[in-house]
Amino acid sequence: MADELEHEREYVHHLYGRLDALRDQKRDQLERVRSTGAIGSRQNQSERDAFATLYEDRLAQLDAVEERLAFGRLDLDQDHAQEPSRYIGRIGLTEDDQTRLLVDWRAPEAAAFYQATAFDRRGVSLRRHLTLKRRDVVSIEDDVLDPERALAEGSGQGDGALLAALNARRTGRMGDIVATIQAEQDRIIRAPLPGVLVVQGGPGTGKTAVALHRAAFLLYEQRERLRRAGVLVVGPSDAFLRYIDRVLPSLGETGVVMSSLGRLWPGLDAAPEQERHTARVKGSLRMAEAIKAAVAQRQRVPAGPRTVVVEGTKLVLTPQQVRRARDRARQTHKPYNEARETFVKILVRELADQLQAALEASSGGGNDADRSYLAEDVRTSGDVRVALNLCWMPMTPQRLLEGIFSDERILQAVTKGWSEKDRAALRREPGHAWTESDVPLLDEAADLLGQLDPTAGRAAAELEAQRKRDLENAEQAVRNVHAQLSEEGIEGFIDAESLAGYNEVGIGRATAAEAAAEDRTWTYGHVVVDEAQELSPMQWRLLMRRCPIKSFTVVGDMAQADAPAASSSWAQALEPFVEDRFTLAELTVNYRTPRQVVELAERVASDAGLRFSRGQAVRDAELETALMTVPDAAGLGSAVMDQVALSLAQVPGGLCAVVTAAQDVDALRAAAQERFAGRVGEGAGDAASGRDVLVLSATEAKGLEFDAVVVADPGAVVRESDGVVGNLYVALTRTTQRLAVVSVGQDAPAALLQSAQSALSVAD
Ligand SMILES: Nc1ncnc2c1ncn2[C@@H]1O[C@H](COP(=O)(O)OP(=O)(O)OP(=O)(O)O)[C@@H](O)[C@H]1O
Repeated sequence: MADELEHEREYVHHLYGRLDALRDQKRDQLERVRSTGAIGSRQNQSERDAFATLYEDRLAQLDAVEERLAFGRLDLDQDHAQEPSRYIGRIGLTEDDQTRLLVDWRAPEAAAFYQATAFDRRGVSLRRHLTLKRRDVVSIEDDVLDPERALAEGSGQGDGALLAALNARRTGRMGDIVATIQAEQDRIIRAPLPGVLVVQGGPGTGKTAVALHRAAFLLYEQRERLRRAGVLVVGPSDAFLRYIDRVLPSLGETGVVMSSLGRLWPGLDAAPEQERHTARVKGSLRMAEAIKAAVAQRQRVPAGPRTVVVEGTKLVLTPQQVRRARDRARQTHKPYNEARETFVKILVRELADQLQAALEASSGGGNDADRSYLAEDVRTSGDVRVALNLCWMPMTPQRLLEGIFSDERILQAVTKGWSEKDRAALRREPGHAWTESDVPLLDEAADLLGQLDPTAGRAAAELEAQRKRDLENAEQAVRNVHAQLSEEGIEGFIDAESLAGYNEVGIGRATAAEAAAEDRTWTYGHVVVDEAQELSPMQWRLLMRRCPIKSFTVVGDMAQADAPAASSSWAQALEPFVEDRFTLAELTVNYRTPRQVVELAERVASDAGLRFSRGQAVRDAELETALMTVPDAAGLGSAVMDQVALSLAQVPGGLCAVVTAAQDVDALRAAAQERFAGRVGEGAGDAASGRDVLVLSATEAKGLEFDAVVVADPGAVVRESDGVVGNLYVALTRTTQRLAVVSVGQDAPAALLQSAQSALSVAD
């Protein structure tokens, strides 16, 4: 075995040597391209930019794969391949003469590394896991799949690499799992692209990990199409996105747009909705109807004729004229503000006709005033503008919603048939900050209203025309570049679209991703939604607009849903958009939580009547779960902090989170600060800077994990969720090592936990 280790060391050393050489090469090439300066035709500049972009991309990718460059080796049966061993790593590497050194984990040739089993060997006789520390191989672990070889070498299956990854201390940032993807996960990661794929699985089954690796896989496999349109990853909160934001870059993918639900309206950072009932009402599909009604309500036909004065001449606007113009404008089927242009054009023309007739009559006929001057006089008349605005007001999404929320007349008109309680949930003062549940409403309104300013429309059209010219230019440049690159033997991809964007912006890099993040109307090639069980119907509508071809990877766990407007099943959530045309995949193994904790959480869930997906834990707990009760809330803080101290001692170097009801977060954080001072951190924590004590609500803890968790006052967690135990189930399943629960008094959740634990210990 020592010889084998030495052999792998040398091989991996050689791989890093090749990586360094490629980096040097790209740096030199980039330097040379940059030093040519901005000279030559637009075409020449495009070519130069294309090379620079490509070299930069490649260099960034080569830099991103420094850690654990290679992690696996496959030995194949002789009849399956000419190559005796195939090394698997983060990227593909070849020698100058094209000899393959390392296979990208996403390539079809790497699939067997994740899929091969003793029953279905796929031509693999041995799978070897390489563990690296910096650039050195420190250990190897073999799965010998060929029975003859197993007999000869006396070795079988090993889960060492997986268990080592699962037992490692958490850092506050999610890492990639590329070296240890399991077969059921791999099948989902590599599933074909079209349509909606839903991945349902209990806590810790790797849904987030799988979703992100799938995004990386799709970007590799469908590079051309997806680089152009972009991939959007949506998560519940900024803290969650920060937790996962290193995964894709570590897989060499940086061009993905990541957004929390509160940021899906460009430029807005919306606060969470505090009132559960308001969130429920705003998330329901009835809001789409109310917004539609509010838009229609902004078009009015006056009751009688209205006189307007243009340049001293009286003109008359009749209800019939307005109705006719409105009907013709509506027939364009354009959004409200854009159809308004047609409405205005028709009436300006008609009023200009009247003006011309009046001028002709007053001057005794034969007035030669230029027709276009008259139209301009009408268009710029304050009187006319007011009269037309009263009939069809130009409107922004913000003003439309403000109208609904704070103008009682509008509110009543658009919520006919609603209960007073639901209507009251919408009322608020003008100027109130936008909340997360307003975001899909703004988006819905924007969709119906369209572009506000007609000149903005024209400017956009001009910009689009220029963009098209740049694109043609860039396409030619890319063709030239690719021809030269293939001679140089360089792998990589630059698309004309992002190159054209590069020209347009001039500074920095305008990738499709950057452009997409700032543009509400951008349509993505694929959308990944995490913690998707929380989405309201209105949020689903927004996301569907972002990807009209409906190419989605949706991951979540219905049992963990707590958002007031969440759907109760995937079928219910997706039916309005794709009916039953979605594929459901399930993950069944819990990689995070020790068996004893999984059993306790599942017992609590089932005793409380929650429907959940069973997860099979891969590890046993090494530490006992502590359940305790304090008589009243006054004793909660110190009991919880004692448990935190115990956890930090029992799981040295680990992160410990207190998970509680939102209402108790501030008080418990203050208690933590008193006891642990500078160690108290934010979000998922940051082990590197010693911020290893966190205090979070169950909602904030969703999707995160910690080495130890202290659930404080489970009763309050359940009460805050209107008696549903979904959030308690989330809180109980955040730990990788140790769980403690401190209840206040003998409430129902405390009793539930105690009876679950005693039932389990009896069964033991
Ligand atoms: N194949 C694997 N190899 C190593 N670690 C894994 C593997 N699969 C999952 N994990 C780890 O298990 C933990 C849980 O994964 P993840 O957060 O993706 O689960 P989840 O299903 O999204 O959980 P939840 O529903 O609770 O949010 C993570 O630390 C992840 O890295």
